[in-house]
Amino acid sequence: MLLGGNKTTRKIDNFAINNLKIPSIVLMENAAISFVKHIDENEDNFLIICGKGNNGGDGYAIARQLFSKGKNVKIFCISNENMSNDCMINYEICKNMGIEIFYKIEELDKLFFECNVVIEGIFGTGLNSEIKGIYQEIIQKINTASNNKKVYSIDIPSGINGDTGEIMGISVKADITISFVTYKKGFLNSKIKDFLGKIIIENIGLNETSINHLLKEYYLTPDMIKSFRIKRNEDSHKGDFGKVLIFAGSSGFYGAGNIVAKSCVRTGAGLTTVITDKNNFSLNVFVPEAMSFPINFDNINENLEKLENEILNSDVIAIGPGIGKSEQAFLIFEKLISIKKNNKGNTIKLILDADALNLLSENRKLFEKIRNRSILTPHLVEFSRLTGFSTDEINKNRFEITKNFAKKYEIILLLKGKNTIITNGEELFANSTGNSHMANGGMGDCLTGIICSLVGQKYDLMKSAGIGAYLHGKIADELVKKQYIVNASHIIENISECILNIFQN
Ligand SMILES: NC(=O)C1=CN([C@@H]2O[C@H](COP(=O)(O)OP(=O)(O)OC[C@H]3O[C@@H](n4cnc5c(N)ncnc54)[C@H](OP(=O)(O)O)[C@@H]3O)[C@@H](O)[C@H]2O)[C@@H](O)CC1
Ligand SMILES: Nc1ncnc2c1ncn2[C@@H]1O[C@H](COP(=O)(O)OP(=O)(O)O)[C@@H](O)[C@H]1O
Ligand SMILES: [K+]
Repeated sequence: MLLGGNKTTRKIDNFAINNLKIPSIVLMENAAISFVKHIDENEDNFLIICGKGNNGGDGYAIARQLFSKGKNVKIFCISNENMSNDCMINYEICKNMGIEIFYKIEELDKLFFECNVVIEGIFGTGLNSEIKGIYQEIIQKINTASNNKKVYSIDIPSGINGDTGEIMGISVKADITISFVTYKKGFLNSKIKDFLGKIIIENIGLNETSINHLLKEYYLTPDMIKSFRIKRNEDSHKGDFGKVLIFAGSSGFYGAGNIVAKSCVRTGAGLTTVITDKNNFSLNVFVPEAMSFPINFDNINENLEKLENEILNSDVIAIGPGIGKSEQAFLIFEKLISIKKNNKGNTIKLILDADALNLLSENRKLFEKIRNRSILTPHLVEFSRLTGFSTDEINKNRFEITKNFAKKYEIILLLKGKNTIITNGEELFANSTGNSHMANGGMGDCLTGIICSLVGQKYDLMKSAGIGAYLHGKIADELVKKQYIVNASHIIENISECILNIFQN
């Protein structure tokens, strides 16, 4: 599903009008028809509150549609001065059709009392400043009425900034928001969840393929993930699904390595090898399918030559969870990223997480070695270390900062958290799955294991990160229906079933 904001809405609008030659009034009509599909047939008494822009125009068109179905419809017109063209056209039609239109704010309380459903089209993507005066008063009244009326917002709850989700002074609290064409970036702002209600994205007669060259940002949906699937050939063998090398875990943190390895194995990688301390015997017990490459941490140099063969033999290397920031960890990390091509002549892909990111932050010249082949998976604090931006600055400007960083270093960036963002600097995915019940240690390690496994199975880096984040969160979303806390071990045991559900349903 396309992800957009205020500017992108105008861009799509202009393209549809000027290139596809769809008259704007037709787009408005399509919007109204798709909106009305979601209204409960049993509802009878509607109050539609309209502003003077195209969001108000949608409101008048929706009023006509409901009126033509025989519904009892009243309109509150906030202003009929300086209306947009299409708003004016629909306003005039409503008047000509004899729909009752009210203008005085003193009449509003009675109108609320008489209706069962409020539909508001005050502001959409055109809101451009703080809401004051009569607009503020009307929104306050809608929110008071909403205690016992169903409130539908057209496109965006009036008062929410479509780009940032900021509340511009005051906002309507909707029960249902029916938005057009794109999932608005502002909806990802977790602070406004209660204002959005249920979100539905509707079509206005534009096929996604005819407009998707205009924007490269997506809100991940099950259909998208399914479309990424690479089918397994009947005659394929384990060599076709990737040789994955993992450097994760160290004394006191062996669990991290075990979780990465088990997630990788369960996601379907062909062969998984873990570089681990020669004294760590837990791997074989926890993940018998994985192999180990034992390291003598007391004398790193004795391992580095043999390690070179292991690197040359691998398709993808995941580095970071639980390795610490010791000199030994650094030497192995440096060695692992020093060879770009494997024995087959293919580029060795890298997934860098946790301590690998911290080591990178402190040794920035290493960025040269990871260009064009890496996914970095920081959480907010790790990303703050990598960029020098504060966590507040990142939160306020996630899209721009992640894209600029990915472009600058030519890597795929996956910024973890609510609505994880994945970007290569041009294309961007915002994840739609995941919840706070999965916020506990080991979760990120599990994600690293899933992603490196997908890269091994020849999914490209963006898609591996996208499928991985979606799958990881989706499993947690399913599990919280029957349990309160979701740990990495719970995710691991459900990976395979969830992949089947996503790819085959
Ligand atoms: N392709 C699509 O997706 C389609 C989009 N469509 C619909 O169009 C909507 C966008 O319409 P839009 O551009 O006319 O802007 P809209 O939200 O009505 O607001 C602008 C009006 O509000 C005013 N105003 C702004 N801020 C204000 C404030 N703080 N306080 C007071 N006034 C303020 C502003 O006045 P101005 O500042 O210009 O004087 C202007 O009059 C979109 O959300 C969707 O519903 C559909 O028709 C189908 C096709
Ligand atoms: N509130 C939340 N909503 C959605 N996903 C979340 C939430 N909290 C945590 N997660 C997910 O859980 C994982 C936590 O990763 P991370 O912080 O690296 O954990 P750890 O380092 O302990 O393994 C990330 O994939 C993140 O997106
Ligand atoms: K609105």
